[in-house]
Amino acid sequence: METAVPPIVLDIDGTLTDAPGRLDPRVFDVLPTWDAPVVLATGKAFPYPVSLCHYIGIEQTVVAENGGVVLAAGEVSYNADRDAAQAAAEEFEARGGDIGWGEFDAVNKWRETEVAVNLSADEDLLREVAAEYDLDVLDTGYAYHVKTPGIEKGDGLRAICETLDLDPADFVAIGDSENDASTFEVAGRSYAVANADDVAKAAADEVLEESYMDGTLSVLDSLRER
Ligand SMILES: O=C(O)COP(=O)(O)O
Ligand SMILES: [Mg+2]
Repeated sequence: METAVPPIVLDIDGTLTDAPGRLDPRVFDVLPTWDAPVVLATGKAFPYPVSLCHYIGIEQTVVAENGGVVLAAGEVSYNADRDAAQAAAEEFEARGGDIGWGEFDAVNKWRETEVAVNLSADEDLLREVAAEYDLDVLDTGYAYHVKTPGIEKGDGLRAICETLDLDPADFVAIGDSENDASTFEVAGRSYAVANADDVAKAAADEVLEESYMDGTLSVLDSLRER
């Protein structure tokens, strides 16, 4: 007899996407039919994972902005505010830095608790300014995130588990970058896809042989076949 699948917590960029960040269409098959809670935990601004859940057709159970915003069972919590990150971003630009998203900045327009900066930006200058404002800079491989220290995706997963009366130790986590290390610590079992950065690989229980959605599906398929 097959055992029930576990709840899962999935990073988006680099884990459910290809290298440039395009969603892998196989998520439309595997996630709506997953017979346990699915949490999307991302660095993306809050509306992105909410819309992704909507269009995939799954419950909106989301950690966004690296833990800054959490949504479960219709309850939303904000665990940081954007003001300090915004001030640092403005200082970065005053010193000649470029946030790098062009005229219309959809990356930050609806971001409530941090500021994300294009990887083309001057990293040394960004880190220097962020440090002056006592902020962290996370490099996800898709953007630099200027954020409040101590607020992480893993905290969001814990909060969701309290809301939904789940045990984080039952969760299987999959991710690709340093912003997933906290999720890996909170979840019971964790996997880094082959394209993951060194921090994620070191934090994961297991590093997968396959990259991106191929890696993610290898875990989900084997969980289904148990
Ligand atoms: O927004 C990013 O920079 C990365 O997003 P992710 O956490 O879903 O990989
Ligand atoms: Mg990622």
